[in-house]
Amino acid sequence: MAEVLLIEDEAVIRKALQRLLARNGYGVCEADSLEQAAERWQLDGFDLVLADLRLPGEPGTAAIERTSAPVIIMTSYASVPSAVEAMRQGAVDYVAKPFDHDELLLAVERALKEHRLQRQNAALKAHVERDYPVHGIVGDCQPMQQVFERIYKVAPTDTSVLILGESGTGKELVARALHERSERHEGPLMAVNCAAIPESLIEAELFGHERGAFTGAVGARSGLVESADGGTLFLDEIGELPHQAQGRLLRVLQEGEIRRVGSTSARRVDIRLIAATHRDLKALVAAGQFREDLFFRIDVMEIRLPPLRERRPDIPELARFLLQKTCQRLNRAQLALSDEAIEAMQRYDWPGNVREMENTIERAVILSEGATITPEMLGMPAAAGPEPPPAEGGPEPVRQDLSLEEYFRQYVLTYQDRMTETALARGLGISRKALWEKRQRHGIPRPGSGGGGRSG
Ligand SMILES: Nc1ncnc2c1ncn2[C@@H]1O[C@H](COP(=O)(O)OP(=O)(O)OP(=O)(O)O)[C@@H](O)[C@H]1O
Repeated sequence: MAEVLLIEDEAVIRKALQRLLARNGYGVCEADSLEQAAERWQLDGFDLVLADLRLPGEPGTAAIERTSAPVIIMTSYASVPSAVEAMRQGAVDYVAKPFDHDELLLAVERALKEHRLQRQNAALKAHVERDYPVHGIVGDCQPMQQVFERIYKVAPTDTSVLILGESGTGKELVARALHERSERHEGPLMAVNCAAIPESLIEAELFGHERGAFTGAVGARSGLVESADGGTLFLDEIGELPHQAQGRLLRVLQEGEIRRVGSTSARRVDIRLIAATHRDLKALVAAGQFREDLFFRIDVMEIRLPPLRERRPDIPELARFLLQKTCQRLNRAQLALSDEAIEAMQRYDWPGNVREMENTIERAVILSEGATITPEMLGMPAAAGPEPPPAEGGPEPVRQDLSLEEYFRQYVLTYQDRMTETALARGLGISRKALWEKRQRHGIPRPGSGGGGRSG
């Protein structure tokens, strides 16, 4: 039963309200002023406070600060503007006198329901944060604990951060976590992959350009660095930044100023830089390919992400997390990973790291027809499994980083001469019927239907 504190100085109205609420299953405590209520009870101990705006002594709105329960303010018609003011101060609702009983009960019900939901959400959020110390980053092993610790410490500062790690280890995820936990979290996060922009365009893309600054530049345009003003600039693969662009970036970091390509004047920008690379920047400096002064500017704080093969104990948890995420994204019922699948994943070296695992799981989810994902569906050998990859001397196992369609094609073409249709289908984690359909769709007929493969 929800407990309501009713604060109303007019005895007739208070009694009528008390009866109405009690009839509808609420427990009610009454007071004629805030002072009296505070003397008698802990204001925090109620599920809801229903207070008149005009009371002897403090107004009803003063209750808002003294309780974590939702507060509904009651007011007469004449003072609707002050009711609006009450909402601004944090009341969850207001009801105008004289009351319509149904309306009042509806307001009470709604306030209680919303408060319950808020509390549930807060509990859920706390649970998620407890499970994964930094939102959305799974990892319990010692090296990942160190990563989380660094994130906590460095995120709230304005220090430049250099994230190091092989491709697919989660560098962008860490950059996002740093931004979200910084004072700049309400500002933009601009993520730029320096390796993905052609060298001839990168300066203009990053720093903007003036009208006619180079062939093809029709109008003036601001760059990505300017768009990050007030927020965070994440430069992925910073080792790929051409020399001239390195100079411009240094100026932004040193002087807080940006000069567009083709412009003589500078504009002020306020950015925090997070950079990432899978390359050895010190070696690039030694080889004269990366400016030493820029290196020292960005290498203030390092966060090193270990490759997945060095955090094998985290693989089961990570695989389940990615499977759940993928099923949700693809609108599929939740699937499970068999014990053998988990073991196979723990044995594998994951050269493409977490991204490769994510792709492998996504492919298995799309191909799967049952509720459990087996090692074969992941394209991995079970410990003692008879299925591919085949015996020594046979063809190379099919690569894991292919698109779904290409993986199917390669798998079938690689193994169809040495495997029955049943074994092929099992290896792909699909039924024989689905294999036949896919063969039709992808234009890879069974060798038996025109060639000499085995049937099964
Ligand atoms: N510890 C982790 N927990 C959960 N998901 C992860 C984790 N690490 C990486 N991922 C996921 O793996 C994918 C690849 O991560 P991300 O893009 O951050 O890697 P990256 O190191 O920036 O890769 P690249 O260097 O190739 O750009 C993303 O979808 C990311 O959400």
